[in-house]
Parts: sequence; C-alpha cells; structure tokens
Amino acid sequence: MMSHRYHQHFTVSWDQLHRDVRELCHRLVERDFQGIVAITRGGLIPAALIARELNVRLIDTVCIKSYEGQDQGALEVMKGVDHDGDGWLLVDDLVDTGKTARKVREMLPRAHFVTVYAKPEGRPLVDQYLTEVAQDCWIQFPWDMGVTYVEPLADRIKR
Ligand SMILES: O=P(O)(O)OC[C@H]1O[C@H](OP(=O)(O)OP(=O)(O)O)[C@H](O)[C@@H]1O
Ligand SMILES: O=c1[nH]c(=O)c2nc[nH]c2[nH]1
Ligand SMILES: [Mg+2]
Repeated sequence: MMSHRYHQHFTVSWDQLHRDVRELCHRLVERDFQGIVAITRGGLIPAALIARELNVRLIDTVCIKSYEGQDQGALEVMKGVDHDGDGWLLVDDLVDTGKTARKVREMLPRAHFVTVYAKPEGRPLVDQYLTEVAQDCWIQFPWDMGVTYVEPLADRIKR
C-alpha cells in the first residue's frame, strides 16, 4: 500500500538503473577514491556497479535502516566505519527526506557523497546525484519487483 506521502511511482528497471549508474560514473571518473562506502542495503548494488567502472576494489559498508516498506521509522545504525570518509566515495541508491543522509554525513563528514536518485528535501545533503525525482514519488527499484502476468486490457475493461 502507498503511504500518505507518496502519490506516484517511478519504476526503475535493471537496465535503467545500470544506465543511470554508468552515467553517474562519467561524472566521477576523474576523481581518485581510495575506496567506496556503501550504505546498505540500497547502496550495495549501485556501489558494486560504480566499483566496476572506477576500478575500485576496497568496499566497506555503513549498515543503516529506517523504512519498513513505505513507512519511515526510527533510524537504526547497525554498523559504522572507523574513519571520517576522507578520500572515500559514499554511495546510496537515493536520498528522500535526507534523514539517512544527515546521519551518515555526521559519521563520514569528509566523504564524497553520491546517490543515483534525489528528492528535493534530501538533495542538499549529497555532493552529486544523477536524477531528481518529485518528493511525492515512490521510487520502485528492480530488486523490489518481479515479472508478473498482466491480464489483457479487453478483459480488464469488461469488469
Ligand atoms: O532520505 P531518507 O528519507 O532517509 O530515505 C532514504 C533511505 O531510505 C532507504 O533505505 P531503507 O531505510 O529503506 O533501507 P534499505 O536500504 O535497506 O532498503 C534508501 O535506500 C535510503 O537509504
Ligand atoms: O525503494 C524506495 N523508494 C523510495 O522512494 C524511498 N524513499 C525512502 N526509501 C525508499 N525506498
Ligand atoms: Mg537505504
């Protein structure tokens, strides 16, 4: 079910995500990073794709959770890192309200923080992002979806 905050969906396929991450990498490739910190879980797949493009092999995680489906709950940090992010690329799939980003910025103030998608409230908290998405739009990621049967239009209309 859609929470009251979200009135539309932006569905991202695996192909689209891969293209978007590669596009983001074009804007990162001139920089030097000693490693990548992925914000789990959503940051893991973008981080893996970025690591491949930028030829980075050192990957760490900040493990953090705040949403249960579309409902935002209390922020729970399960694992941090023991540095301030200097020379590191910090990656998440998206920034929405910015609550997660604010917390991770406190933990790694010197990291270069990127997301693939950004909504207006969270956008000022990241250094770079690829695509802006409306605040009331729920981004539907490919790992949360599956291929399913769709009834022919004619049958649906007859009901
Ligand atoms: O800007 P915010 O309002 O804080 O929302 C953005 C965060 O929410 C999602 O993570 P979630 O807590 O759902 O965990 P997940 O990455 O494991 O899916 C998403 O991956 C971001 O990390
Ligand atoms: O899959 C997701 N899509 C979103 O739009 C979103 N916002 C916060 N957390 C989110 N997770
Ligand atoms: Mg997340």
